[in-house]
Amino acid sequence: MKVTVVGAGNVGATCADVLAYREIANEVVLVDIKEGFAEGKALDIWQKSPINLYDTRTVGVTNDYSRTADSDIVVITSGLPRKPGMTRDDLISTNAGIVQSVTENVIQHSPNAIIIVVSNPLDVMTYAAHLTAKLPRSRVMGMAGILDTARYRAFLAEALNVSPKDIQAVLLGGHGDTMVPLPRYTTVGGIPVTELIDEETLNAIIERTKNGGGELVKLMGTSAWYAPGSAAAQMVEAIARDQKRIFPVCIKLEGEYGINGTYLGVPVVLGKNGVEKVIELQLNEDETELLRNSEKHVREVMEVLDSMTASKSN
Ligand SMILES: NC(=O)C1=CN([C@@H]2O[C@H](COP(=O)(O)OP(=O)(O)OC[C@H]3O[C@@H](n4cnc5c(N)ncnc54)[C@H](O)[C@@H]3O)[C@@H](O)[C@H]2O)C=CC1
Ligand SMILES: O=C([O-])CC(=O)C(=O)O
Repeated sequence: MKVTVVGAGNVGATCADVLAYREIANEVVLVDIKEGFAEGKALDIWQKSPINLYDTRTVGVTNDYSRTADSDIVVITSGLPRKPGMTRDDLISTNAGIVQSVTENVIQHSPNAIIIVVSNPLDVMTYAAHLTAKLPRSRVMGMAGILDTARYRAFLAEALNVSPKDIQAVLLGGHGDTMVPLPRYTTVGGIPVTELIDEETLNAIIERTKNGGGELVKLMGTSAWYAPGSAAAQMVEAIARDQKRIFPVCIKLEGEYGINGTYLGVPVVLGKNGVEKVIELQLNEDETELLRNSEKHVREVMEVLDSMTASKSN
């Protein structure tokens, strides 16, 4: 199993580190545009192998995609993170070009790879990568739902004073303020969460989850990386080990949930073929309205990308 991680910054290096110390891949190639940066990060992770006891080889390169050839899975984290006061959508003008050129390079050397996009704005960057890669939708997906549900589960674990391991949850929609957490599908050790927590506290946790990325940007002046890098590595693991795990993943919807052509987070089965199944939940009226609202927002940003692409080709 060979995995390439493009972007050796905070998220990319964290993802590469998890892939190495958990021996999810035999080889991890880190790529960055900054001279020597990926080489340094890869060397540092390799030098940790005798301490953390793993065999995964980590290799870093500056923009040399020949070294990524025949990767099974590619994680794209290249691009700017936001700063306080910015929305994820503000990153579109810089990150779209980066994600498209990186995808072109990746596909040229690894035409059979499965691509996991992390760069923001996530849903629209997944669209950008999919347009460029021209692969079936099952092989181009975005990471956000695992991170968003992890935040939700961590906040719930704290409020209920229970282990985060025992909290199961699913979440739909775009990666942003319009995401749709689903209390009806949240359980704690098999018990519906609504039996354990009052409505006001649950609503406050949902609001905090929606602003989870922004909370960290405010605290650190840049966005999060430990949970995002680990979330991307968990998707790689599900595919690499053919685990058939169920995660919320961003994918192009083709009629599911009555939505056609929009890239949104939905629960899927992840295995060796990428997204092996999209799971359709029976939503109630309120949940359907929230999902429509999230779709509308992502659509608008997809249209911004379309007009950027059109003006470039004119
Ligand atoms: N989907 C999600 O849930 C999350 C997404 N993100 C996004 O992930 C991206 C990366 O975030 P960080 O790692 O914190 O940023 P960072 O600034 O630490 O790292 C980004 C790296 O990309 C590199 N890069 C830029 N252009 C490149 C190119 N053309 N080819 C190769 N490398 C290139 C930069 O040199 C830099 O090292 C951001 O867009 C951020 O918004 C971050 C957290 C969660
Ligand atoms: O908030 C950001 O810009 C990064 C991100 O997507 C997250 O941490 O959820």
